[in-house]
Amino acid sequence: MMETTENRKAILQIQRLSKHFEISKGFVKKQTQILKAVDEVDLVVYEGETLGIVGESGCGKSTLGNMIMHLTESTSGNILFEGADLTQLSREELRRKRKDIQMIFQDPFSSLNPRWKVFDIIAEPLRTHGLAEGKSLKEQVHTLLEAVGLSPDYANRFPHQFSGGQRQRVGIGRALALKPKLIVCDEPVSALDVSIQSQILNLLSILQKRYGLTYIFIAHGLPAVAYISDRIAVMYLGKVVEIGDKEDLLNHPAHPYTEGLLASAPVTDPQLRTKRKVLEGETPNPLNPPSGCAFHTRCPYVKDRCKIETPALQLAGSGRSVACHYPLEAGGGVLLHG
Ligand SMILES: Nc1ncnc2c1ncn2[C@@H]1O[C@H](COP(=O)(O)OP(=O)(O)OP(=O)(O)O)[C@@H](O)[C@H]1O
Repeated sequence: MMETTENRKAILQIQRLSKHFEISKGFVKKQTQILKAVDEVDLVVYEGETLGIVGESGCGKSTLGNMIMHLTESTSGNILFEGADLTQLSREELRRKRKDIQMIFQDPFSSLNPRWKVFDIIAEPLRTHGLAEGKSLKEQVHTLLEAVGLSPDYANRFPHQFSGGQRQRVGIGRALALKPKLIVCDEPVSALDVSIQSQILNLLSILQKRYGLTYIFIAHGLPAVAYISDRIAVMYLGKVVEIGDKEDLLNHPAHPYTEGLLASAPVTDPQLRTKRKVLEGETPNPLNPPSGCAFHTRCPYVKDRCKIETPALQLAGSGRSVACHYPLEAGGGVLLHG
């Protein structure tokens, strides 16, 4: 694993990663347009941490997660997991590495056979990799059910017999089966009631400590991300616009988009929140993104330069990077530069 300047071990390094979808338009005269779902994203994930990824629907969060999982092929860029570039590995090498990276979905069973019992759902990864059978398989499934707070008796039930929270526990048990190092959690609590959400978030925290897991936690809402993350990356139209340590970023957003997300999310001091400028307008069409800074059409602090020049993600203090020509000062709402 790579040592970083901050002396934390990077488990995953995403370098200039892009996914461009070709969209066909028109019946008579076919035209192809390019949709930049993820556009030259750089990210580092450190061992043992939870990196939250937040942004409105369509900003590219799931596409990023799917590329890390190799469910979606990247257009360009690199994904280094423990130093090995996942985009360059052979099928067999990838299969072996893939064991170490698992995913938890919003609906854990959408891609599975509804006639499978919970036992088969959790056992399947172990069977596929030839890691257990017979008594040992049964024991491992029971241990996994207990780890996620479910009785081993539930192994013989079907997913439809469970509540949303219990189903997600089964999904987590399945993701843990291969003893992964990194889990990509894609909106794992978005479909659940708030009280159930906190139970699942607590479970994820307990499991992280017990098994030394690293999480990438993707959500469109800030509260869950704010609860579980150590660091947060904010995405807008396929790009990371701000990244930083959780407390620092939530209390002192530097990007006007982060400020806008925070203005409508009950995650920080209410007094601080009222001073923040709320998000106005809709996300632009990703097929025709605004020139310069893609956020400029909604930015309350927009200046001429923002309409022309695309800001790069640059270091803006300890552990903080921001892609804005005029980052906000601590507390939000005040421009650092005139
Ligand atoms: N297979 C695909 N073909 C074409 N466009 C796609 C495809 N998958 C995603 N997109 C587009 O890429 C952009 C990013 O989508 P993505 O699902 O990654 O966003 P997201 O932030 O996860 O949103 P949500 O929270 O709604 O899932 C969107 O504009 C989406 O319409």
